[in-house]
Amino acid sequence: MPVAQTRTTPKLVIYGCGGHGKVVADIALTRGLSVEGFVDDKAPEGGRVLDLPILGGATWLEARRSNVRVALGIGENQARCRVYELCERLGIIPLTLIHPTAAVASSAQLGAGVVVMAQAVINPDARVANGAIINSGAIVEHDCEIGAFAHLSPNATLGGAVRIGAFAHLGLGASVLPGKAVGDEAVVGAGSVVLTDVPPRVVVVGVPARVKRQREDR
Ligand SMILES: CC(=O)SCCNC(=O)CCNC(=O)[C@H](O)C(C)(C)COP(=O)(O)OP(=O)(O)OC[C@H]1O[C@@H](n2cnc3c(N)ncnc32)[C@H](O)[C@@H]1OP(=O)(O)O
Repeated sequence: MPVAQTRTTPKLVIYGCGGHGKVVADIALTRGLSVEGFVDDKAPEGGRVLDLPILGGATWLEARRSNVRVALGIGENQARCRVYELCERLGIIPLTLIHPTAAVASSAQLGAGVVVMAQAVINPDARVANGAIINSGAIVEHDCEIGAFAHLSPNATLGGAVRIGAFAHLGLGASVLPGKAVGDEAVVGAGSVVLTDVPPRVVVVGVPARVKRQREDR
C-alpha cells in the first residue's frame, strides 16, 4: 500500500510591518498568495497589521526556517540588507514580488528579494540586483543597472542605460538622464534631476542636482 506523502506548503511572511511592509503584503495578497503574517524585531508579538498577525522576530523565523518563505518589507536600505543576510544564513532566498499592474520586460533581470510596486515599468535588458525596491510608478528604462538594495521611490524616472549604485536612494519623482550614473549609497533628493554623474555617498538636490553634503550615516 503506498505511503501517503505529507507535504506542507511553505508559509509566506513579510519581514517588516511598517509602511513599506504593508505595501509589500498588499502586493503578495493581490497576487493571490497566502500571507501568514509579519515578522518584525521591534513590533509587539501578537499585534495585528492589515488584519494579519505579528508573529515574532528573528528567533521566530529561525525556528521555522525550513518551512517559510520571506518577502522583504523594510524600506531602509541597510536594514533591508541585514534581513536579506539573515535569510541567507537561514537558507531562505527572499521572494521577488511584482505587482500585477507593473510592466516588466521579459528580458529584464530581477534578483532575489526585489519588490516592484504598482504601475512601475522595467524595460528591456534592465538589470535589478538583489533586494532593490522599484516603488510605485517608477520607470527603469532599457539597459539600466540597479545596484543591490537600492531604492527608487515612487515616480522616480531613469533614462536608458542609467546606472544606480548599491544602497543608493532616489527620492520621490527624482529623474536621471540617460547614461548617467549615481554612486553607491548616494541620495538623490525628491524631485531632483541628475544631469551629471553623482559620486558615491553624497546627497544631491535640485534641478540640476548638485551636491548638498556628504552622507554621515550608515
Ligand atoms: C513611499 C515612500 O514614501 S518612499 C520614500 C520617499 N522619500 C523621499 O522621497 C525623501 C527624499 N528625501 C529628500 O528629498 C530630503 O530632503 C534629502 C534627503 C534630499 C535631504 O534631507 P536633509 O539632509 O534632512 O536636508 P534638509 O531637509 O535639512 O535640507 C537641506 C537643504 O536642502 C534643501 N532640500 C532638501 N531636499 C530637497 C529637494 N528634494 N530638492 C531641493 N532642495 C532640497 C532644503 O531646502 C535645504 O536647503 P537650505 O540649505 O538652502 O536651507
